[in-house]
Amino acid sequence: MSAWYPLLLKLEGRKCVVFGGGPVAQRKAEGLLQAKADVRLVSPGATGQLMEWFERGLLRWTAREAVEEDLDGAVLVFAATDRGEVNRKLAEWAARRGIPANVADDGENGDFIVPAVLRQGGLVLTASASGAGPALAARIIGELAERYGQDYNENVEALRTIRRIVKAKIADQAERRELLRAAVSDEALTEWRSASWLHEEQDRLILRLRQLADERKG
Ligand SMILES: C[C@@]1(CC(=O)O)C2=NC(=C\c3[nH]c(c(CCC(=O)O)c3CC(=O)O)Cc3[nH]c(c(CC(=O)O)c3CCC(=O)O)/C=C3\N/C(=C\2)[C@@H](CCC(=O)O)[C@]3(C)CC(=O)O)/[C@H]1CCC(=O)O
Ligand SMILES: NC(=O)c1ccc[n+]([C@@H]2O[C@H](COP(=O)([O-])OP(=O)(O)OC[C@H]3O[C@@H](n4cnc5c(N)ncnc54)[C@H](O)[C@@H]3O)[C@@H](O)[C@H]2O)c1
Repeated sequence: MSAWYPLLLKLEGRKCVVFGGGPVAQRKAEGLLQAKADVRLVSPGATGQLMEWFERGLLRWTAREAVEEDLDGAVLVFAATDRGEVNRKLAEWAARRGIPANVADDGENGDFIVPAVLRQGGLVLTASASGAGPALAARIIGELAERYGQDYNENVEALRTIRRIVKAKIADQAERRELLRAAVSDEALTEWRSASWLHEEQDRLILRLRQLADERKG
């Protein structure tokens, strides 16, 4: 089993090519669209959903079988056809060009795998069983979706503001860390949701964070 390294990629506007037009390719394309990538689909056939995204101009679709030139300028390649030999060939072409490839029917033979994902605004939770159990990864994300609901959209935005203020106002690293940790307790998160004063009253915020930090030590 490979020792996979998790990371979040910035793909906005960058060319990502998905080969295949079935449900697996659709899932990969959907994740890429959420990341605002420049999505290119290459496949003779496509699901109704992929066709709809194409018709709405959300992705480009080349309706034929894969050729090597399809990889020109790509930063990521997804080999999601139902033909093992085609997926293998795509991975070879990608390797030759130094482009990381994902191989849908043989994860271990690709450069990266795609985890199950829950997006709640800026909160991005992912789960992976390193290819051993995609269904387990999906189940865990389903459980996390119940725990981390819509509220967390607002939390993440409030935290962005709080972090900016704390970074600007508190020079001492250790104190910063203490305040920013205090800012993410359940009690604090609940409080920020109704704290419309956050932006304007920076001193009040720092004071409140100190209180919360002291309570934690308490
Ligand atoms: C997480 C998710 C993300 C996504 O695809 O976006 C994802 N698979 C999902 C679902 C899923 N896939 C499969 C089932 C049926 C049950 C089962 O077989 O277990 C289900 C469950 C279902 O459909 O509910 C079958 C399957 N999957 C792979 C193979 C081939 C192989 O084993 O190599 C086969 C057998 C095909 C065959 O039968 O031949 C391979 C991969 N699938 C991965 C990701 C990567 C590893 C992820 C990890 O473990 O971290 C990896 C290695 C490559 C990749 O695709 O990146 C998405 C859930 C999204 C969600 O719903 O939230
Ligand atoms: N990674 C995963 O999450 C996962 C999950 C289930 C299955 N799989 C594997 O992924 C494969 C794809 O699954 P699916 O359900 O989307 O399959 P599918 O049969 O629904 O779709 C395959 C697509 O590949 C296209 N295609 C065929 N030859 C092509 C070529 N030469 N160039 C470009 N496109 C080509 C077809 O037009 C079709 O749209 C399956 O065969 C299975 O092995 C992977």
